[in-house]
Amino acid sequence: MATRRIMSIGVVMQAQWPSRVFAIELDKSGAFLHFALREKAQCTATAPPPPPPETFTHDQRCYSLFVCGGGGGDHRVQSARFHWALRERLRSELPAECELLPVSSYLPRVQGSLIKGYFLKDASECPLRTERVLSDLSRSEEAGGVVVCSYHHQRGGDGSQCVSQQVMMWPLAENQHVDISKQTSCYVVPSEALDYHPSALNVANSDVFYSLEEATKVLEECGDIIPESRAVLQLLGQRAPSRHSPGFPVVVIEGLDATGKTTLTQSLREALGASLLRSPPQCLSPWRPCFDREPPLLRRAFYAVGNYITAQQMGQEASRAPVIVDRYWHSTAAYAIATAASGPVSSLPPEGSDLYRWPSDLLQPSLVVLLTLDPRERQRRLEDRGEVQTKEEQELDLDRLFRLRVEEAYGRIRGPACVTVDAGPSADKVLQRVLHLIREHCRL
Ligand SMILES: Nc1ncnc2c1ncn2[C@@H]1O[C@H](COP(=O)(O)OP(=O)(O)O)[C@@H](O)[C@H]1O
Ligand SMILES: Nc1ccn([C@@H]2O[C@H](COP(=O)(O)OP(=O)(O)O)[C@@H](O)[C@H]2O)c(=O)n1
Repeated sequence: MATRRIMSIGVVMQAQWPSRVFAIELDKSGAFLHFALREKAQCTATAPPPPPPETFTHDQRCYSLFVCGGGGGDHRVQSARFHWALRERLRSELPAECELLPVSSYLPRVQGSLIKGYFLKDASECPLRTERVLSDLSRSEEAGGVVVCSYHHQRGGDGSQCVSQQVMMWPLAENQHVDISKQTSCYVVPSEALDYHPSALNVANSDVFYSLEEATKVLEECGDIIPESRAVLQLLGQRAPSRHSPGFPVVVIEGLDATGKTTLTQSLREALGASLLRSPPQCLSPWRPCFDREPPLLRRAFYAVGNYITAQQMGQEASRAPVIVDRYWHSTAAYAIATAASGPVSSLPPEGSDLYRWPSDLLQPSLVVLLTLDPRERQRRLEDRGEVQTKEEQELDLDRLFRLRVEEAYGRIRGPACVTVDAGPSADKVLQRVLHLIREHCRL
């Protein structure tokens, strides 16, 4: 029964193939190849086969792999972990000449329709080795199995070229009668791109959670696989999340690593006689490394729940004194959205998107300050802390794009929005500027 339910996601994907768009992420700087499938049966004998998208034009053998349970549903935790682990498994088992690229399949403008997979270009001498790895994978029953398709070049008598997709392996559950024969071979045709990264279609409740209920659901679902998640839920306890407007102001300090959050929050605590909190809260520290190793679905749910625990602490502390908080929901949402996308800032969900909204059940602070810093100064501060590894130029560039996406996402979050402060001046000047903002925005 459970297997059938998982399978239905894969079957839905197949049934929708002609309407789905496939987006191969060619590199991390945001270059995509979009294609769609056209059923061969629908192409008349007179029409020439469609010209193939560029990436298929060379001699390499190409394959796509999709985990069957790759949508939402009851088994999303297993399929997210299987998909996550698959990358390492493929990297270690496939010949070194195989290039592995992320591929997404989605229905344009349909929220939650995205299914993630891998696209494989095999330039090795021995195709059989690759096919053996794929065949072993398709027998794996974890998360409902893996659908594997291969892509073939054809040259017509008139010199025209086309590419067709063929289903190599489609794991079917017992008692399922799905006729895949009609759709085993389709033409690959270029397709229009989305205006933003396709990950935006699945951000809600996979990368960003907009209520405590949605975040705890994920941790409840992984209780058997990751016992640590039970401990996290216990800490959350039975208390309802704090939503009341607290007596004293609650001020959140946000910013990229090494922008000076720790320095500023400690000075603010002293200057205001405030309580200092952080998200994730100290009590979650023992489990943070465990969730940092997990796929985004679980990792983000952990940080989301952390915010609600911090909110409970805020509610209590703010009845006694002002509260300063090192990171909160802005960090959770901005990093999650910026990591789900790749490439330039334009690949983020558009400004004004519902994805930037504040969860309605999460305590809102009185003020959120975003520390920004010139990238070279930030680099210098990281170096002073001994944290900069020697990075290749390309990695530095990707790092720059990521930083830009995080900062832009920070700025797009609404309810409350953040007030930007340049953290370049001396620590004391930054402190004075923020104290001034607090007096301006909050009752003290
Ligand atoms: N305004 C400032 N000017 C110069 N150096 C600073 C300033 N604020 C913080 N630093 C230094 O920069 C480094 C990073 O600061 P830190 O407060 O640890 O950042 P974060 O908590 O945001 O990672 C530390 O070595 C700190 O002493
Ligand atoms: N409230 C928070 C805080 C951190 N995070 C995550 O934690 C990471 C930042 O952690 P970090 O180790 O750089 O932060 P610090 O603890 O050094 O301030 C980001 O990747 C965020 O995804 C979060 O999601 N929500």
